[in-house]
Amino acid sequence: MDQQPQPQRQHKGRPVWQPREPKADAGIGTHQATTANQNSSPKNRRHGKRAKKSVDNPSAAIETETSVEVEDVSSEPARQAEPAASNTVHLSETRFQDLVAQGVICPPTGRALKEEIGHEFLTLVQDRTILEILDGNDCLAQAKTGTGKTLGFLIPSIERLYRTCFKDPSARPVLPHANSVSILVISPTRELAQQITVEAEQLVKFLPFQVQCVIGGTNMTSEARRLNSEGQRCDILVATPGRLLDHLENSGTKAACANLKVLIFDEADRLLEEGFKREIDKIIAYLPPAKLSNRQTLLFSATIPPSVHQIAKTALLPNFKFITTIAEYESSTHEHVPQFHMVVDMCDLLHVSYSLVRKLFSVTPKPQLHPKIIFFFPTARATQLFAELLVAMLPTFAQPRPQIFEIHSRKSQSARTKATDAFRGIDNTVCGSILVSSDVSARGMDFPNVSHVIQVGAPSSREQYIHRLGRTARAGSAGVGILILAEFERFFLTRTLKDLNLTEYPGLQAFVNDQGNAGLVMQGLQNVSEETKSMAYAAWLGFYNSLLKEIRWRGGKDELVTEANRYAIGCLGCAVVPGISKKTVGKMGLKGVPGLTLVDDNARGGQRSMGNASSRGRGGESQSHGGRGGGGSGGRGGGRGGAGTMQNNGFAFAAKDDISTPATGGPNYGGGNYRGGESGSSSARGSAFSRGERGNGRGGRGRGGVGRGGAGGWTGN
Ligand SMILES: Nc1ncnc2c1ncn2[C@@H]1O[C@H](COP(=O)(O)OP(=O)(O)OP(=O)(O)O)[C@@H](O)[C@H]1O
Repeated sequence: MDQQPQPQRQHKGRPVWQPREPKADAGIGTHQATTANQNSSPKNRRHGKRAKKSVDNPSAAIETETSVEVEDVSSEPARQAEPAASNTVHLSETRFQDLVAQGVICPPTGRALKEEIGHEFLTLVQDRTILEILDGNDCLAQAKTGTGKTLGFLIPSIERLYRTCFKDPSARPVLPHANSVSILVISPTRELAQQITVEAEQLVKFLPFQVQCVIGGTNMTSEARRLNSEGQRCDILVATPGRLLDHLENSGTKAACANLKVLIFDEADRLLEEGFKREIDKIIAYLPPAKLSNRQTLLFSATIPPSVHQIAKTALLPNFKFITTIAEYESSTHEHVPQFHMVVDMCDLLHVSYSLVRKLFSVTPKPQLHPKIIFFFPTARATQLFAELLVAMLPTFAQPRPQIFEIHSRKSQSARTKATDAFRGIDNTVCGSILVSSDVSARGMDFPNVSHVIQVGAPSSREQYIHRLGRTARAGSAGVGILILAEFERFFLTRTLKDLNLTEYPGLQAFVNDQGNAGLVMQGLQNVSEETKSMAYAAWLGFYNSLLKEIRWRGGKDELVTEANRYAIGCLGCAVVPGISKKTVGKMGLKGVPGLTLVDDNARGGQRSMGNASSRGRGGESQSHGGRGGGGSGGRGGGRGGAGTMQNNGFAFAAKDDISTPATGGPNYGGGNYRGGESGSSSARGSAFSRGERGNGRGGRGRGGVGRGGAGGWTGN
């Protein structure tokens, strides 16, 4: 077993990044372009549909004069907060075409790399993994975000398949049966699965192999038909865990995987965490045993905490290779990415966030690249609220106004896919853009030219902070990270991220003191529905309830509720503290805590009592108003779909973390494992793995019990 990280190779031929000279005239909104990751690259041409023309809800705009110039709140010091220069430090000196010439990569893949993908040099991680995987070894591979791990596992896996099919170059290839899956890639999120699928399709463009993708939130029956169709091959299957399990159990995919050659876990640490583990264990049980079948297993991630090293020992064959391009003394973040923090009173969070964005957009971009920003929020409802607020405040932005996109688990899959494609396709030379997202976009998503990642509220873990930050500065490009915390979340900075050396954002106090913007935000909040606010309030309670230990409030749950109420009134501008259902309160363990406004459980999902009726009976499919509730099947137990009544036991508890999360059942606050609520299968078979949120309303029989996903409609990610 070779688990010793080998030292990072010195690359001689490539230009090496040098610290940036300070630029006197660049503003904080400037984003330095990189040739490695421009919209015009072959890859991005394929990925990118054109940008969405209009915002989600333009009619919600507040009445205020247009193009208000933002005050220069941060002035000179803020200039330090610009993106640093791009670099090529992640590249090796090996060219893809050298590997083709040496016979390491087959000519059709070489052609795809040249004509479809367009990269010249391998990245360091690719340089290491391709040969190791071709040798047939199981691998645990770690490299920083945005350094090309996807090709690092796809190229050698496809090459291995090629070699088995094209043993004799003069004879016809011997292909597996059309429905046989040779390479299985598991991804924790739907969007990432779709993205990997596109990259795999590009790679096999000149090979007789085909790629299929199965993810939650789409039609299970048509997927099953596609998987079993004689007319469509399935050499490479990319899947999210929940949907994959459904297919293994119900669509004949188990037989299709009988000759599986390579099993890949992308974002392996996430997939092997408690929240997914049961599902992953079941999936593995359906696959042929690695030892007997010669199946190779590959684990990839930018973050591999010690617990995953332990699990890797059981998941991989004993002689597995641990490959890392991160030296022991290095952090997992990119050194060329400035990271800042802003710690403010909770009531200032929204206006500081808004002021920051306006500041970033007020600077004339040089070169002509407008900001492309991703905002991360801890819960789906907080994400929704901020997106609605930004849309309402669009008239306060100068022309060309940014386009706003919103992605989280409470959106339908088609809306999510549309927003993902549109944000990916935004051309920074034309206008700016802001994606407001929950953790569904935290890992793996490759949006070109993201200039700033702004995280509001404590991320669920150090790893999650790193992955979110990794949405900027990809493939050597430039970027900036900003973490905005409420005072009580300071622990995240001082304890969890202690070694990462974030510095205070220049001119922070000016942002805090900007009463003009604070007033504008309060005005904007009047255009955000009470229902959205009340769901954000409940989600806030749920989220911080799960962080009680870390926050160490002296007043415990009493203080939690006091702060939640301050959030509702002082931050969200609610006139009164929103109501919350007794059942929800019970499940959060907050029964009897003073300060809560209890409402009847039958009042349509507690605090969602003002929700519209459209979500009823749809198995929790409603998109934004009324929550997805109405009795989504409720995680495990509860069947799926359901009749749309609140009697359903499947109360959507945790679900912070969009993701295709296994339904581990039971309320989950306080346990730290605060995820779930996504995928859900659309079949009505009532499997123990159905998650509630996206049941299709067919009312499959469930097993009772309390799960997550489904009815709650107020948390989720
Ligand atoms: N050899 C290469 N040369 C230049 N760019 C590359 C190369 N390989 C990959 N890229 C580009 O780098 C970007 C990031 O790649 P990828 O998404 O695979 O990164 P990752 O390491 O998997 O990131 P994450 O940890 O966030 O999942 C993509 O735009 C990809 O096209």
